[in-house]
Amino acid sequence: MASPPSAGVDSEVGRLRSVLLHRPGPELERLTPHNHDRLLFDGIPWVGQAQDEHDAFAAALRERDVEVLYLTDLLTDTLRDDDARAAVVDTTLAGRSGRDLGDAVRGHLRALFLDAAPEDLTRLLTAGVRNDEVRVGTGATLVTSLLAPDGFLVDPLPNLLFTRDSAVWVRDRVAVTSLATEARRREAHLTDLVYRHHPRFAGTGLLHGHDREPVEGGDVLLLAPGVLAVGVGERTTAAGAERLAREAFAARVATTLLAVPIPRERATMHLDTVCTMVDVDRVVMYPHVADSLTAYAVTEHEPGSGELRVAAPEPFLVAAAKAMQIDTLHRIETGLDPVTAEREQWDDGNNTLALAPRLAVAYERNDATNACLEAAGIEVVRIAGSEIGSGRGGPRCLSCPVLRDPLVVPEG
Ligand SMILES: NC(=[NH2+])NCCC[C@H](N)C(=O)O
Repeated sequence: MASPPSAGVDSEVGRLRSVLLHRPGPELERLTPHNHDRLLFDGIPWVGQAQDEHDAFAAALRERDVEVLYLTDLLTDTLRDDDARAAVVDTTLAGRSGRDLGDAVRGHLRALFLDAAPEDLTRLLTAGVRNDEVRVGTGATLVTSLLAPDGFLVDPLPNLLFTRDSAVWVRDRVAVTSLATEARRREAHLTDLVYRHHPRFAGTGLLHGHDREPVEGGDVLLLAPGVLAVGVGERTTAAGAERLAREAFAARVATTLLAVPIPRERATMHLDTVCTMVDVDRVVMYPHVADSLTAYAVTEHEPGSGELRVAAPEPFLVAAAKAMQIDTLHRIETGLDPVTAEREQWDDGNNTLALAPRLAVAYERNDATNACLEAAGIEVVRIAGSEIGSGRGGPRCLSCPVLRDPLVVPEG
């Protein structure tokens, strides 16, 4: 008998079986008043408390029989393989940030990385490398001499916490994304490495890739099997969504992609900051955008032709219901006054993680939104997020589902 699949996701709400998280670690200790904006955090989190909050989140998932995988564990396992190690050292030291290093520092870091034990290399890649932590030494290179002692040769990756964004499963494929901001680009090098080299994922077909047009996982919603909604705004570009459509169609993992323009603002950096699914036919949505959100349905002229057809825009809920082949995609009426709605949207009230239809994890702080969810019959698992939320992300952002039960049980 074939063993059950260990990975694959075809909806937002199928029973969650396995999820990839990143427990916040030393990379968060690198945030300072000078660099937090550039590194996309709104403040300086209290790291111990952030870890406790994250552990409580993981425990809530495990209590409901969800397997929790940690990115750094998978990465460390992966780095035991020499080819994987060589690959990540190359990608880390190449590109724009690599060019800033110059030959001497690059050579020094290459040796440091290649000699490090797997656990240490994981730490170097995630927490970054400060000028005063290397022994090239002031005076030995122009690059290290002109950089402040606490300047970074390799930036830390505090946003690894938001595992949602650097990869997204679409059925049995995983799309390694291409993160739009310089501060996050390297995160996808690490997910790419894990999915290519970790034995658990051997043979998995990859989509997209970190060198493609920008797509971030927070923008991608699997509305129903074969139907993707992709936010296009501050992060994911139209070209990114178009590329993903072509790839998903060619791989036969989707038949429709709804491109959904969203305001290019920090508060709405991803589609999942304004809308997430909590049931097979229900979403929770930020009221300020609910009536104005539109979608352009992208399909193929003929299946397999590779020729795209882009429909005229329609209201998002209308286009979504059509593509999902249901009568109505319902919006849970939060009925919040505009100020409460705006405050709770900012604190990721609409950013829920469904564990199954009508069962979702949400930040406890968003009292009004959670009360509306419960009034609508959604069971809410409340978690604390005062510190982990300072990077502006909620339960959905903090998690990358790796395995969910299929929404529609295949016949036969
Ligand atoms: N899926 C999400 N909404 N992720 C939130 C990511 C937050 C992160 N600080 C960023 O600016 O990129």
